[in-house]
Amino acid sequence: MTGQASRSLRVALLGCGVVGSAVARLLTEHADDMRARVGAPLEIVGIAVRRAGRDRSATGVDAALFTTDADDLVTRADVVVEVIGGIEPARSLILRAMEHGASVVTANKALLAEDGPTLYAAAARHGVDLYYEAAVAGAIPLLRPLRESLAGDEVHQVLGIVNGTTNYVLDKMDRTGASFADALEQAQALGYAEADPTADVEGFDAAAKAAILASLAFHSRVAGKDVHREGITDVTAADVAAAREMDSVIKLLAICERLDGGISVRVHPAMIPRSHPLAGVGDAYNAVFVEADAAGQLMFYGRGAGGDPTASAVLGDIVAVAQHRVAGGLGPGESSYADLPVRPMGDALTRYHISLDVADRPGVLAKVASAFADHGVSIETVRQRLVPADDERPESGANLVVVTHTATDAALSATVASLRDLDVVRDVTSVMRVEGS
Ligand SMILES: NC(=O)c1ccc[n+]([C@@H]2O[C@H](COP(=O)([O-])OP(=O)(O)OC[C@H]3O[C@@H](n4cnc5c(N)ncnc54)[C@H](O)[C@@H]3O)[C@@H](O)[C@H]2O)c1
Ligand SMILES: N[C@@H](CCO)C(=O)O
Ligand code: NA
Repeated sequence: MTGQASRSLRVALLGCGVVGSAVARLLTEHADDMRARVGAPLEIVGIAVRRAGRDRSATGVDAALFTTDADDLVTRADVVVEVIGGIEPARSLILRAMEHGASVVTANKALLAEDGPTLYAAAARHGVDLYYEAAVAGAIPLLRPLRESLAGDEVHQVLGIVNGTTNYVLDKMDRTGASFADALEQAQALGYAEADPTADVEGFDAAAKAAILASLAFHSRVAGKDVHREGITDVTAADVAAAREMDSVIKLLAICERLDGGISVRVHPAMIPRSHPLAGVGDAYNAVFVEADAAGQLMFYGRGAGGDPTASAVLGDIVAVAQHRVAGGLGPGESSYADLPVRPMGDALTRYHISLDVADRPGVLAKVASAFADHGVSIETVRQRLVPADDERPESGANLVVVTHTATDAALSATVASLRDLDVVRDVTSVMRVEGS
């Protein structure tokens, strides 16, 4: 492919939704700069859509370029940009594009987390590039730093907020007292949420991103199904109130870290102190910490969702793979040589914040404390507040808030199960992991 600077590079776009329409518009608006940066003009040869005949004039693209025949389109391009989403037909179209010699740029974390190795293998077989910066943390340059800039270092931990929708929802709930449903509706209207918001609120989107991050950071194969996943649908008003009392906020975190010769990869809500840099990440912003052996701590922050921010990352990838076409050569392929095993969630090291309604009787604290001791869990702080009797509860009681030291998740969750069984515990009102302190 070397020496083709004079001929234009054919770009095919699959999908013209939130991201696709922004890519089409920006490619058109910045055509001259793109040509200068790539060393050849980029020519949009077609945009595959599901339904023909819609008004897509805002993209500035010639209406004749829209087609419903994606199978044909992928055979006549040098660069195929997949922004349909989902597993099929995205996977088949990407594989067909590669078979026909096209490099692929995709924003599809669901597909990469489910079947990334198949895509990498096809890219290697056909001598084409596979780039996907937009798949994790939208506009934020994060995958290229992991894949290239940190390729000589040893990453210990990747920790961050990688789902804009849930961050928007949790932030709105914390700051304005909005209900979960209202905040989610606003996130959808702004184009942050996936078509089916289950993927966002149940943590599937963040888990897919965690799988991609862990694979790159630890040179191993981690699939979405390997990631321990808890979403935000069980985060209650009591949890939010408990976090407030601790001067903390609740965030949905993706955590990838080395653990006992393997790795821990997990997504779950956690309390973090308001003083922690991640606590100040509001709206649909994403932020990711990376800790590496020689580099130390790095932090990446920016827009993780939305049409234009995501399109920015897609365009950067288009320029990269197009430059390779012009100059010859390829970007990095899959690196999974370390083959580190993913440890079960029970082995993960974390801390719990537990809020309990207990009876106000002698010996209650001792029984509660022994439930922790029985599982080898050390208590960091205990706070007790009396709850006077009222119409609903004729007996007075106490609210106990216990924050533990670090222990395995298995020991901590077994402790919570034991607490629920204690006769002196009337209710376990909130259980939340504590990170970042
Ligand atoms: N929206 C974001 O903020 C964001 C951010 C990062 C990554 N992504 C990823 O980008 C991809 C696209 O997301 P989106 O938000 O633009 O979704 P979207 O639902 O707005 O757009 C997808 C488009 O693909 C079209 N489509 C579906 N099947 C098709 C087919 N067979 N042929 C042609 N077109 C077809 C749909 O009609 C729709 O217009 C997904 O993989 C998503 O995970 C989105
Ligand atoms: N739905 C995703 C889009 C970006 O991947 C989010 O809210 O972060
Ligand atoms: Na990114």
